[in-house]
Amino acid sequence: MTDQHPDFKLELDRLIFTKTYMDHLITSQEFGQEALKQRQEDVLEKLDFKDSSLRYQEMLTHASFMKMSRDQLEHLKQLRNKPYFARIDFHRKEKPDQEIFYIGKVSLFDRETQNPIILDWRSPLANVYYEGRLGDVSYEAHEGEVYEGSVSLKRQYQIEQGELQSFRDIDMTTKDELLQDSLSQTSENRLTEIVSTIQEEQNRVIRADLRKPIIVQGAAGSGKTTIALHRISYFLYTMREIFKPEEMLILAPNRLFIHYISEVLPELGVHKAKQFTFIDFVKHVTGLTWIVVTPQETLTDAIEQGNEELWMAEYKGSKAFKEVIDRYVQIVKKQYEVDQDFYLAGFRIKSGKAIKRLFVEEYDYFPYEVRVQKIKAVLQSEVRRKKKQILSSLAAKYDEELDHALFGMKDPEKRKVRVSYLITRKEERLKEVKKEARTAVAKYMKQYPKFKLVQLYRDLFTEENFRQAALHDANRLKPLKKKTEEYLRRKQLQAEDLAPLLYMKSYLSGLHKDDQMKKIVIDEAQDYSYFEIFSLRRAFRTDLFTIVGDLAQGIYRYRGLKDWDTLMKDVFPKATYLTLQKTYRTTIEIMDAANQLLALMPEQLPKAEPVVRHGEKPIFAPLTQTWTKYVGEVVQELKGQNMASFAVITKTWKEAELAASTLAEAGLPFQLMDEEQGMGDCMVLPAYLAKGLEFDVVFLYCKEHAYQLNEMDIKMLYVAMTRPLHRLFLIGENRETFLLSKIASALYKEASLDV
Ligand SMILES: Nc1ncnc2c1ncn2[C@@H]1O[C@H](COP(=O)(O)OP(=O)(O)OP(=O)(O)O)[C@@H](O)[C@H]1O
Repeated sequence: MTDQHPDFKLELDRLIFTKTYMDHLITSQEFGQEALKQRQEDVLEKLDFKDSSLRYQEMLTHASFMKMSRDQLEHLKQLRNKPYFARIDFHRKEKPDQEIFYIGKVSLFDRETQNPIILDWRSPLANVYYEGRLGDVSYEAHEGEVYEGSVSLKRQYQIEQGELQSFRDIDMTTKDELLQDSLSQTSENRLTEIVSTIQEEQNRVIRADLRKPIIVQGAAGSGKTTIALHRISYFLYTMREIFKPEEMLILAPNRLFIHYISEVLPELGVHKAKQFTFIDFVKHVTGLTWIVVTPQETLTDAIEQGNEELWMAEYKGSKAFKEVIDRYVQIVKKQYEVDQDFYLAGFRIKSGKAIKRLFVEEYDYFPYEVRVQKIKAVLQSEVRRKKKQILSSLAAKYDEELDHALFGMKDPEKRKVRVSYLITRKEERLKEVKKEARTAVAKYMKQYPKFKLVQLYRDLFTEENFRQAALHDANRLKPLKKKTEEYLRRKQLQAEDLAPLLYMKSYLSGLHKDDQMKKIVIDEAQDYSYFEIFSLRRAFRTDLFTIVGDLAQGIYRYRGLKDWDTLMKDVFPKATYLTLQKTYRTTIEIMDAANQLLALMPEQLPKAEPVVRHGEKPIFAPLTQTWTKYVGEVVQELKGQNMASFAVITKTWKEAELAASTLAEAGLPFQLMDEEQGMGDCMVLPAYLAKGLEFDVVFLYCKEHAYQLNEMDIKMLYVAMTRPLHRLFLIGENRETFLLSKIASALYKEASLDV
């Protein structure tokens, strides 16, 4: 028992002190230092640790606090109930004594001594806690300096509502009980922060070189989403001087997923990061309002009625199509290569050659329209500079002619006419030049084309352009050209048209500065096409990408990534590549069954290793008329075991609708998923929308659209089977509906729905 532990009193005092310190801080922020002083004595009177630690008392008495922002204050208030979750006893080599550090979600420093009362989990020293070793360790400080030392104790705390429940020491042999506890809890329909139980391989991903892109292949439930969000939090902490949260972009697979992650973001201090789906993001930056046919819709069509157009979507996401667009943007670029000399009042201000060189070479880094603006600015400044010269040389020319007339012409009549003509002409001419100076640049700039993005894309599909851009593929791609033209005529786009649009925009105008993100996280990256990722990289012109995904869950294989190598070779040659093999979401029993599907996939991915948590085997139940009754009873029973979230997952949207209406008729509170509404407790949804989500209990339901032995279906089934935290039920016509002949019969049980 913790309360008999020799350190119990010490730990209790420490917690009380920390909370009191935080209360002081909160009071000083809310009511000012004066109010704090008045309360001080009163509080000190009542403190438990008064006798045991004079130091605590002193620290409180002398504490003076800096002003905090409203956000910081709110955060502090939330953290008061759980100020820290771990402690390390660390002896740094060059220091005389060992020091004790308490690790929490944010740091708290004693202003007088600069000693940390709580050490931020993202601080360099806290890395020592996550690296999983007692004894000699080293860590790298922000400045790159490496410190050596030794860790003699790692202690984890369970603190609820500000009360110390228990604590335990960890070493290499003991299991991480805090992790076990945390995993056996039921889901509240959302992701939580896991700072207290981050595992070593996950820590490596979070702290991998922040200046390099990172690609993570992680098994289902290995914490990819969670870890990617923690990496942003770590990034913002470490680079807080340079980057702002608003400059971070999280690209999520669907809007439901954005709802799902939204609650964990404030806890990690990254709620100001922008969150979009790829489609919404491209629509946002291009201002497009057209209807976009999503990959889900294309996939649904393919599943439900067979879709011969999949190859077109695939092509549009491919490297080959990127190259078509590359050629096309060169054709477009040609139209910007204006090479007319620029004149003012008959004087050549800048040669056409020089102007073209500005566009082609000097401003090569910028998008075309920006180059044009820059050329405009150059011409304007040249005009400003040269106008005076021109005016004075013109004036001089007329003055000279006047002199000639005045002093060289003998006939007074003729001289008078000539002089008067020259004076008027001089005035007129100077006026003309001044006027021309005001309009010359604008007139010259008219030679540059003005393109509307979608129109430009449309023009790609004109005979001539398409032939020039698609080269030898032009004939083969005729059906693609025809289909796309049909879509465009209807003011519709396929999701696969967005990458070329974003890519072209990056050449044409670039992104608006408010959309210029500095760090990008892509979740479920396996579903992105080559061209989508390439276009993002081109549009942001940064290498700071965190890309997480699982090829085993690549259900949009027709368009998505087939391996990570191509990405590393072509898009992110400097990327760090890491894998996450352990899975935390589900039980050993469920993962063992799901793992058998991995063997059927072409990628030859290693099996996911579930962390030790046992549960019931998956249950197969043959579908009968009474299946809803069965579901109702199971839900009832499992709710009694504190399970809170339930999902019926189908293969298709149609089947989800069918299941939802049958469940509703049976009076069960299951709701058909709605992307805008967010998550409910009991949901019905197709597998492709369940990606990334998790539920305590999952029923796979399959009536008409059985899973087939093809790659897409196997992956879809794998996604569906890896959603539950605790229990999995498979309800279908027969075992083959779920490809169970491919799963060892010892790994699942069979139930009868009629009992
Ligand atoms: N170190 C950890 N401590 C506690 N819980 C963890 C840890 N790592 C992951 N989890 C939990 O495991 C579950 C799966 O995490 P997450 O959804 O991030 O995985 P994922 O790899 O994105 O999964 P998928 O690819 O299947 O969608 C979540 O409930 C998460 O909170």
